[in-house]
Amino acid sequence: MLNTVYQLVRPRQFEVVFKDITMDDKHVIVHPTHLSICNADQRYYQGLRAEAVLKKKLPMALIHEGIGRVIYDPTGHFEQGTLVVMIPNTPVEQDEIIAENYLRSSKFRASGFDGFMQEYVSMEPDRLVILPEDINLSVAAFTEIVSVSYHAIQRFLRFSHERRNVIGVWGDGNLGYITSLLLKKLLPNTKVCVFGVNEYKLNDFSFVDDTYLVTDIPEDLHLDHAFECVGGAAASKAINQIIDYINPEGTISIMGVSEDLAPINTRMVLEKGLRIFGSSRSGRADFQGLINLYKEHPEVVNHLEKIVGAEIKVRSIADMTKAFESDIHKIMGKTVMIWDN
Ligand SMILES: NC(=O)C1=CN([C@@H]2O[C@H](COP(=O)(O)OP(=O)(O)OC[C@H]3O[C@@H](n4cnc5c(N)ncnc54)[C@H](OP(=O)(O)O)[C@@H]3O)[C@@H](O)[C@H]2O)C=CC1
Ligand SMILES: O=C(CO)[C@H](O)[C@H](O)COP(=O)(O)O
Ligand SMILES: [Zn+2]
Repeated sequence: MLNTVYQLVRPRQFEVVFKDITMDDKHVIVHPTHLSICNADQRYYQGLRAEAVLKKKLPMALIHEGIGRVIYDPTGHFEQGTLVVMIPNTPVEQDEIIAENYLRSSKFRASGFDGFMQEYVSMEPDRLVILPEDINLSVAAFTEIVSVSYHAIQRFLRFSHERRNVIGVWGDGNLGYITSLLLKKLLPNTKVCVFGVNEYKLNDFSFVDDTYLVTDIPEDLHLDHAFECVGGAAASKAINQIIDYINPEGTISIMGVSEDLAPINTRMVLEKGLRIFGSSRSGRADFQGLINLYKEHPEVVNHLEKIVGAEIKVRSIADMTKAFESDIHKIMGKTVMIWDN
C-alpha cells in the first residue's frame, strides 16, 4: 500500500514522500487523527540540534505524541475504528533488567526513524494501547509526554527514601505542570511545591500546595526530593538551585533535555549524599498505567485540558508549518494538530 509521509528535509522545510507499507499479518494500520508537538520536534524543526545530528537524522517525519484509529488489523487485537494511542518507542529485544526505553538497540519515532506525520502508520499491536472512547481527544494526543512523567515518578518511588513530606518541581511549563499534577495524584499526602520564572504560568498550577518564583524562595524552605522539568540552557541553574534547597540524602529526578553540558555543584551533591537520576521516554507499561489512572481519576484529564493550547486543523504542508511556527510563539500549553491527511 502506498503511504504519504510528511518529512522534515531541513530546518523549517517539510516535503511529501511516498513510501510503500508492506501489508503482512503482523502489523496494524492506524490512521493518525490528533498529533501533539514536543520540544524535541521543535529542536529538529528549528535546526537547534548539532549539524552532525541533523545530517544523520533528516529527512524524517516528526512527532512522537499521537493518537489514531485502527484501519486494518490482521492480528485480530483491535476492531476496525478502535481509538488507540501510539507508542513511539520501538524495542527489538527484551531485557529482564533494562527497561525498553533504555535499551540502546530500541528505536524511537521522530528521533531514529519516521514519526507520526504520515497518512497511515504501520505498527506491531503491542505498540498500541486502547483509549477510552469518551476521552478528550486533544488531551489524549499528548498521552506520551504524560507517560514520561508517570515513568519518572515510578522510578522515583523505587530510588528515593520514604520521607516524602515535601517535593519540589522546577519548571513552570508543560512538563512541570504534568509532573506536579501526577505527583499530587500518586502521593496525595505529599506537599508539592512548584518553582518557576513566570508568575502568570504558576497561577495555573491550582492543584499544588505552593508556587514560588525562583528569585523569591524563602531561605528556610527545605525539600525532601525534587524534579527538574526545565531543560535547555536554564537546566544547570535549576539543578544547582535544587541542590541548594534539598535536604541531605534527597533524590533529584532530571527530566529536561539540554543540548550543552550542564555544570553542577558536585561538591554539595557529595556533602549532602544526594541521588541524581535521569529519565527519558517511556514504555508500554507506563502508557497502560497512565491510562488506568485516567480511568480511575478522570479529574486528572480535566486538569490536563487546561494545557491544551492551539488546536490546528492540518491538511497541507502550509498548515504543518503554521502549526510549528505557532507552537514556537505560544505562551503556554501543548499545540495539537487535528490531522486531516
Ligand atoms: N525526559 C523526557 O523524556 C522528556 C523531556 N522533555 C524535556 O523537558 C523540558 C521541558 O519541557 P516542556 O515543559 O515541554 O517545556 P517548556 O518550555 O514548556 O517548560 C520549561 C519551563 O521552565 C521555565 N524555566 C526557565 N528557567 C527556569 C528556572 N531556572 N527554573 C524554573 N523554571 C524555569 C520556562 O520558562 P520560560 O519559557 O519563560 O523560559 C518554561 O516555562 C524540555 O527540555 C523538553 O525537551 C520533554 C518531554 C519528555
Ligand atoms: O521528548 C522526548 C520523549 O518524549 C525525549 O526528550 C526525546 O525523545 C529525546 O530524543 P531526541 O534525542 O531526538 O531529542
Ligand atoms: Zn517528547
